[in-house]
Amino acid sequence: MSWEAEVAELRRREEMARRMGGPDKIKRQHDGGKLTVRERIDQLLDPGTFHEVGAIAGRAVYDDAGDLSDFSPTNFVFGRGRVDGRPVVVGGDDFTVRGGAADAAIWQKQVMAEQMALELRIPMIRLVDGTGGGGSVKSLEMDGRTYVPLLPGWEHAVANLSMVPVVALALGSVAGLGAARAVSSHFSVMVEGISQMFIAGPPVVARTGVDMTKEELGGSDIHIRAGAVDLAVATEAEAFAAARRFLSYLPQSVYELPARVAPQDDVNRRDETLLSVIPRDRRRVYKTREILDAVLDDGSFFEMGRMYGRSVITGLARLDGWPVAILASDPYHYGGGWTADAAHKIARFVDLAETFHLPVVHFVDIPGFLIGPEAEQAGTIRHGARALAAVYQASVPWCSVILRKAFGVAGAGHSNHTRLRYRYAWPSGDWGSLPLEGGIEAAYRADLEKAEDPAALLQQIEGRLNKVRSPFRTAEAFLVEEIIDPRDTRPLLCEFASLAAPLRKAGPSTFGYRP
Ligand SMILES: CC(=O)SCCNC(=O)CCNC(=O)[C@H](O)C(C)(C)COP(=O)(O)OP(=O)(O)OC[C@H]1O[C@@H](n2cnc3c(N)ncnc32)[C@H](O)[C@@H]1OP(=O)(O)O
Repeated sequence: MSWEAEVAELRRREEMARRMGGPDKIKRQHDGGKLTVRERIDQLLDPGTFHEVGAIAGRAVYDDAGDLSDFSPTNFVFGRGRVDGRPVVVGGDDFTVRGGAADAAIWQKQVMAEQMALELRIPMIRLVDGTGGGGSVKSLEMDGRTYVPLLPGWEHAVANLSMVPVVALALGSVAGLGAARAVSSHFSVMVEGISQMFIAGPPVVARTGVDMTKEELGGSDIHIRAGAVDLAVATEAEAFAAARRFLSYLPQSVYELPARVAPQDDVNRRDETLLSVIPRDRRRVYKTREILDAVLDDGSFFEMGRMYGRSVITGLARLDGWPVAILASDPYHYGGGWTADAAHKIARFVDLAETFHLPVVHFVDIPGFLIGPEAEQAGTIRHGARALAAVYQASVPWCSVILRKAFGVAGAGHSNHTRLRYRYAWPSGDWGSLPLEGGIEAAYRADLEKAEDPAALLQQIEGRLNKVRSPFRTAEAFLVEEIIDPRDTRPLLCEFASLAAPLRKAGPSTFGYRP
């Protein structure tokens, strides 16, 4: 006697599970421009690598003879697979089964997916598409009771943030717990016009007197500007590509180091445009991303969070093949000043670099924190202090390139000066506690008030001080270590990346990622 009958029953049940919510619900999914959870997993992973766990878990109906007559699979599909040959855990909501609602979920599957990533020390990829934990509404009728909310397995989801890379792709309507799962990640993506995210959806919000569509309430444009998610893309395929690309810069877990790829670009490439990219007129702006393209390995810059805290640019890149974290000022927004949003973005990004042992290269043009009533009302200094803490606690190798301004307390966040200052300044460098513009009025206030012609005196003081603000004066006193020809930036940064590589230490960081 063999076990052939049981194996056949297993295959029958697996087949029933693969039907998901049935043809109508699958059609609704496709008509809405969305893939099913199983199609998503197939497209995300290397072909043929998905090993599903708990495939036949669900709600079964038995006939009087005790035989299975109907089966509705649980609406969470998970297992192991490979991305670019490296193992990952992937877990996705099945919207075709009661909209991914909790009443059709077996929560232990989500818990185990997170636990599997944590214990196997491999990245976690969440494909979120569901109504969240709000399924208690239907369970009232189905089970005759509701529950006191708890977040099963949340401890694993949070622990993963300081242990393995976590990517969340919000691929449909994502509410409540689903939204929390989407943003409790290192990198999150939404699909424009197809995915929406909210704490509670339109029917719930309508009870507060606000009548909005899903897109108006929680479209991707809202969340990339609010900093809740990092990227919006046009298609699900682009979301999968973004997840794969993000993971390519990172180690499998904090116990490994980010891997070098075969260098594709000349280390000694000197870009002539760098000599004139910073305008001599300090009030004029320039395009930081062009500088990044000129000095980083060709095509290697992967920006994250572009639409949020826009005075700061954050992203991953490579230098001579080594993965690095890039922090850079963008003078197009608040002159590169640190707003509350920018400070929050910096803190989260530096924590990411610290957690996964990515050396940081900081391209600095910081006039200071944003000043004025708007900044005070936003609690800028509170968020700014958190950003400074992240910079000063980071133990990863750090190199700063001062492109232009470094002023005030925020300017002091250009690097951690308690460690070896690995720092270069371009000849356009300009620094101090307060910029002369406005600073003179504050420091020479009494003199200006007494003067017969305050405007003339102001001009005179300004002329006097402008003569001594040259970066060479600072270099004379060794208060800035090296002023460089901007065209030498790439060779010097590639040298930094290779000197930094052996200094990276695998293992959990004391000051790792904080959600
Ligand atoms: C603890 C927490 O997580 S609180 C979470 C709070 N959750 C919410 O606010 C979500 C409320 N629901 C919604 O806003 C909407 O249903 C959306 C935006 C999620 C989806 O809207 P639509 O795309 O128009 O889909 P629709 O409204 O038809 O719902 C899809 C399915 O989800 C189910 N569903 C939606 N919300 C819930 C809920 N709270 N409880 C149980 N099932 C739900 C629907 O019954 C439907 O099931 P079906 O496929 O079997 O017909």
